[in-house]
Amino acid sequence: MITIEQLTKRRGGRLVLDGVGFEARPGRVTAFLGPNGAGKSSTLRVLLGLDRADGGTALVGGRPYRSLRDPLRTVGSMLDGSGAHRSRTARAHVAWVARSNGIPRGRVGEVLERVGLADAGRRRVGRYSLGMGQRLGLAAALLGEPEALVLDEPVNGLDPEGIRWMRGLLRGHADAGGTVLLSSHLMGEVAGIADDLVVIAGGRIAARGTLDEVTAGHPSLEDAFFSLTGAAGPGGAGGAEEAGR
Ligand SMILES: Nc1ncnc2c1ncn2[C@@H]1O[C@H](COP(=O)(O)OP(=O)(O)OP(=O)(O)O)[C@@H](O)[C@H]1O
Repeated sequence: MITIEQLTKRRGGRLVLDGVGFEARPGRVTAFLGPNGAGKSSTLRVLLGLDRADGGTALVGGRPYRSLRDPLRTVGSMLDGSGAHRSRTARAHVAWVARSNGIPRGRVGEVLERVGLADAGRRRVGRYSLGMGQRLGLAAALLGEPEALVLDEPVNGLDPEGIRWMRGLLRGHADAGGTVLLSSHLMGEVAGIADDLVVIAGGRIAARGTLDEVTAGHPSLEDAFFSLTGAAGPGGAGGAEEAGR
């Protein structure tokens, strides 16, 4: 369970998060959607203890990330791809993450297998495609068998087959009772997977609810996104005012 309440964050005197609040619940895939610069990464960085908020709370399993005793066993995350050094092999990278978090070495092979990198595990990460890097990031996120997964733009760089695979994996995690929170700036990417949507624009929550609730009254998911975020869609600029702020 992820609970975010009244989060505010300033950068360079500018409010980039303005009272952000939402929940991501167990058994559900929650998509955190918004155009570039809307505040998705800023929110996730605070949630994962990488940045401090100026106000509000962001909790995983009822606790701030920094007070978790065993973070990797509570929440697995992927921000900015795998974070692995180019000269390392995938297996060495995952083994290092496991070792530094007290996770048995046997898990390394299991997670590489799980993300389809069993054969490529001995290759250097510098030779990986973008999609392989995403899979590697996910392998590290899965290491501690966490309840929650928090993934920033996880389908970036994946081909259609990779996107399908990622959807299946995240669906499986939620169906097994886990919490999945993923960010995206592309509506189409999440259409087939999200149960719940949280839409952010200009640092404020523009809409949240089930997929049906958020898209009600809009001809399509894409129309809903453009209308709620005020982003310029194929038909021109939408209006953010109806977003129910
Ligand atoms: N290190 C930083 N210093 C100053 N401003 C920043 C910094 N990081 C982000 N911002 C600003 O904060 C705002 C929110 O950025 P954020 O990265 O959270 O958006 P996002 O929704 O994740 O977008 P994207 O899809 O492009 O990653 C933007 O206006 C961005 O320019």
